Amino acid sequence: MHSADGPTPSTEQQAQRIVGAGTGGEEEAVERALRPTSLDEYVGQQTIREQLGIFIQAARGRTEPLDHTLLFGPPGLGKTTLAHIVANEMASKLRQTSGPVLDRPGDLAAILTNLEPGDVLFIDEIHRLSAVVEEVLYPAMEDFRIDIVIGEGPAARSIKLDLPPFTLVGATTRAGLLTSPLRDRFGIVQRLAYYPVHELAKIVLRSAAKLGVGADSEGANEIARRARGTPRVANRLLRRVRDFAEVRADGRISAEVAASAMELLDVDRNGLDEQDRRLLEAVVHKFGGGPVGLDNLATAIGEERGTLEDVVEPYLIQEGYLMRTPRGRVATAHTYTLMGLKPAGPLEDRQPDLFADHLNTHEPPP
Ligand SMILES: Nc1ncnc2c1ncn2[C@@H]1O[C@H](COP(=O)(O)OP(=O)(O)OP(=O)(O)O)[C@@H](O)[C@H]1O
Ligand SMILES: [Mg+2]
Repeated sequence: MHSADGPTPSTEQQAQRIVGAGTGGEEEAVERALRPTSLDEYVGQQTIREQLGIFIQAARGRTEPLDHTLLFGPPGLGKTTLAHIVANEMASKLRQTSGPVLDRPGDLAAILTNLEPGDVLFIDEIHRLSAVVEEVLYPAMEDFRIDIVIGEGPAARSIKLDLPPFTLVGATTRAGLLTSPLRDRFGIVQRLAYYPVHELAKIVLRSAAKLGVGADSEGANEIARRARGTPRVANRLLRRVRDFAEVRADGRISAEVAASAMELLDVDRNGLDEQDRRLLEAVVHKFGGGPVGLDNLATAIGEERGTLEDVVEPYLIQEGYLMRTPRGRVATAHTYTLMGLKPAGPLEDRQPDLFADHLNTHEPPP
């Protein structure tokens, strides 16, 4: 399960898109400043907030660490933010690392043996842990103990070390890529969903206040509608609209100012950008509406398949512009309407794409 199917899009790649959900380096500092630090401040994700709130309160009542928690969902929805909040609410220290950084079992062992009782260890991109590193994690999660092998060949010996009780918080955009032994060791599993517009508007207003820029609710709404259900995108659009408001208007973000700014940024009314439109146009015009396999589609528009699958498609699927079927990707009636075209014939009448990748639809059905 560790063989990644195609390269994962680099964060830079994602950040080049104004509505891309990834971050660029410099953006991270701004994000930290805008990050809510308590469950109360965290907007939306009602069920998650409620459940985590109860679990945290109960664990604190028993003076035990919180159960290991897995957070999954598309980029920019607030997984890292939640990990920090868990640590805050537990009054614990957060130690942060990520799957690709942990090269060797010893790297993880060093982090684990340095934990203090009650610490929260946050492993981002946990689906990218290598198999050998992952194995160190099993007994650590289950029994707060690690078995490590020291030395090589005949001189090698295995030692067992006890660890302080801690909470592992894992985050992943690809729950489907997690091995089941790993997934099963999480007592709490939370899936983050895209945010509805009214919640994004709340996030925009909150961020605007933090950035010290005036915005009215219609202005916030204009931004929220184009934010692809993603707080990170909402915050980024807000910062660009703020620039526009300062230079071209009186500095306040009204509906009008927001709409003109978006036009200039080439983000359309539905939050779709050039990359989204290219993908949909290819499905419709080059492949007769589909079904078309992901690899063919990637080649046709000159993108990595990993980028399409992780970054471009999820929102298009969520919004009903694209379907993943076992026979390939298919454009919906919604897409045809968007393009001002008449829908193609019924799906049953179309030829399957023989190169469609049946086994590559990782995401569990919503
Ligand atoms: N529920 C929320 N309320 C307010 N702001 C939020 C919320 N969720 C996310 N944000 C904002 O969105 C930004 C991105 O969130 P975060 O970094 O937690 O996403 P992520 O899920 O970890 O993304 P990635 O998968 O790329 O690591 C944060 O800076 C935060 O300010
Ligand atoms: Mg993150």
